[in-house]
Amino acid sequence: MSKTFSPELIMIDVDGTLVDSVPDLSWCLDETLKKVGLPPRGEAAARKWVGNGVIRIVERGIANDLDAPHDEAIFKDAMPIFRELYAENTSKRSKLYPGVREGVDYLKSTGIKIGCITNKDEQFTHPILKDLGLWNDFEIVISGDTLEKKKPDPLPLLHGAKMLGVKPENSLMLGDSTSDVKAARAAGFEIICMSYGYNHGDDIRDSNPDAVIDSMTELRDMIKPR
Ligand SMILES: O=C(O)COP(=O)(O)O
Ligand SMILES: [Mg+2]
Repeated sequence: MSKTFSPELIMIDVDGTLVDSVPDLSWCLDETLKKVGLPPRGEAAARKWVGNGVIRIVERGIANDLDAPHDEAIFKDAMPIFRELYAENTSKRSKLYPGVREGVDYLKSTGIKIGCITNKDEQFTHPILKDLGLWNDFEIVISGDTLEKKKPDPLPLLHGAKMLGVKPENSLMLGDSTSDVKAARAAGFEIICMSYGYNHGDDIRDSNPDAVIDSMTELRDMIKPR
């Protein structure tokens, strides 16, 4: 028997959890890099660079590395180009992962409150959720620039719980990356991760979430209303 959870609130991550957003992010990053005289890095590289917001993915693309320093002058030119391209391409190539619609519908049927939490900026989060048919499913949407801090800081999770009147210890996060695990632990939330997400190329099991699942359809057996 797998472990079961009975939270009153579930905060759900976007990139790598609900949405495979890399095809659009990677296309925009490569087009941006070409415009500033750098080579495209390809989708496999971009897949490792998602998860810390749009600024970091552009910086990483310029540096062609997850952590190495980037050229600041190139970044200043590149960032507005990326923003303009991504505004037009938030959901042209991005798709919900299999099982997401069923998983969200199941959670809604339990009466558990559900919110959305992402490090993606609001200007991109709102259209992606609308375009992929998830906009009306959440009681709250917290983006990377909604508050002064983003994941792995616990602030967005704590804010979500407070706004919805639920204690952090009765709350759970559904995510895909080590930032999600860190934010959840610091906030006092339980954390379940998707095995298929991004997590910078590392296995999310190494971050010791409370559970790892391959599809949101598994939530039916795992999440039980109180
Ligand atoms: O890196 C981003 O822009 C967003 O990533 P997240 O939805 O997984 O937080
Ligand atoms: Mg994610």
